[in-house]
Amino acid sequence: MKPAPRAFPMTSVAPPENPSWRDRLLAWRHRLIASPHFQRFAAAFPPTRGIARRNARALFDLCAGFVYAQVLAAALRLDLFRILADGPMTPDALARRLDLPPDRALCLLRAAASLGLLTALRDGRFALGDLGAALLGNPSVAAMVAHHAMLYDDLRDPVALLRGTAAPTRLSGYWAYAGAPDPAGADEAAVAPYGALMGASQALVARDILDAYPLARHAHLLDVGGGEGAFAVEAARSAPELRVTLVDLPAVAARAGRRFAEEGLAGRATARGGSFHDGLPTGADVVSLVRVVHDHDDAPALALMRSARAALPPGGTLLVAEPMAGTPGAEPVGDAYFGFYLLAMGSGRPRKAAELTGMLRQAGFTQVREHRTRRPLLVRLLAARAP
Ligand SMILES: CC(C)=CCC/C(C)=C/CC/C(C)=C/C=C/C(C)=C/C=C/C=C(C)/C=C/C=C(C)/C=C/C=C(C)/C=C/CC(C)(C)O
Ligand SMILES: C[S@@+](CC[C@H](N)C(=O)[O-])C[C@H]1O[C@@H](n2cnc3c(N)ncnc32)[C@H](O)[C@@H]1O
Repeated sequence: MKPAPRAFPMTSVAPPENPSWRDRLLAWRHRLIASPHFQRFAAAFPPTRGIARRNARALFDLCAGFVYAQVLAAALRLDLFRILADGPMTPDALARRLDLPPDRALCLLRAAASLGLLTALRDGRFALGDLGAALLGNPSVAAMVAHHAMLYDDLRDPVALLRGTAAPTRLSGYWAYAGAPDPAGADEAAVAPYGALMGASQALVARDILDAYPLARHAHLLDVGGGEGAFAVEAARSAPELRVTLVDLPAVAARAGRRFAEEGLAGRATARGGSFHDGLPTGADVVSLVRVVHDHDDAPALALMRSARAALPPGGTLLVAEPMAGTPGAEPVGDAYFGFYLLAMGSGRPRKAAELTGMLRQAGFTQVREHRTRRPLLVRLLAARAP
């Protein structure tokens, strides 16, 4: 009988001719961990039992991540957390509110409780868990979870994506500027969905940036790729004397201009439409690139930093704020999530703070300094001074 094909073909690679003692030690460790015999032994042996269980759980969570994400997606679609915001409920009452058969409702409730989204009370009722309660305060996370349907479609064949042989992705169409030859030509219908998503998710980052780097010390902010103005509005509110100019693609800038007028900021906030690849207006003493640099490959990202340098007066400041690769304690956020997200989008990559610092120096900035943000997994901040 023909053997079944391996789901993950193993390629054998000849070992290096003179491995170092470190490589040999590592190879021995890996052979040991890979051995089912050792795995069984380690799971029973008291000194290694804890490590073995933690590793098994970590590997299981990697296998099951999509399932956990779909439990969250179902709970959000059914509005479960808002329903429970008023207090604990019995499974039967919840089944009626969610319009689910009682056994299916219980399946969801138990799954959500196992993930910390809900708490199963001793009397059989279900209440919000700490994570479910935190979601209530971050409604934009729900929008991101719904948006992930598109990302997961694109990740269906991750190897094709890595090899560049995948069909055009949904995310590259969603982000109308990604790899577009004429991004400035994008119309309102093309930019509105991502503009709204970015605007909503600014709630997760704007205050953290402004708390880490208060803008009251500056006179005029130029927010480059500022989207529909959510960060600019928050910046203007935080510093009542600050003037703000926002640059984005014409269709996006038009939406930002309307937002400034609605917020009563038309007197000190202006939106300018155009491509930032064609240079930046002068006059500001601080330029911000919020969640913009990681969208772009190295050459255009460096060119953008050079344009910011050219637009600033001596002593002016460039702020680069985005999630970064290699963030201690949040490595998978930058390297796995944003790494694959941007791959699916078809442009850019997450960079380490040190890489961005190197690029900023190359672009002519000095004194690059990181300002600590509250939640570095969501956004980190570099401030670079123009000499
Ligand atoms: C009260 C008592 C007694 C004890 C309390 C115990 C305690 C201290 C509990 C802590 C509770 C607490 C304050 C929790 C707070 C939780 C928070 C703030 C959670 C925030 C979660 C944020 C998430 C999950 C954010 C997700 C963001 C995503 C997925 C962003 C995606 C961004 C994308 C895709 C951006 C795309 C832009 C592009 C294209 C890359 O440029
Ligand atoms: C990921 S969004 C970030 C928006 C906003 N800074 C925020 O953090 O919510 C990237 C922004 O860059 C803008 N953008 C992309 N390419 C551009 C270009 N060539 N010229 C001007 N803006 C551009 C997009 O329209 C979008 O608003």
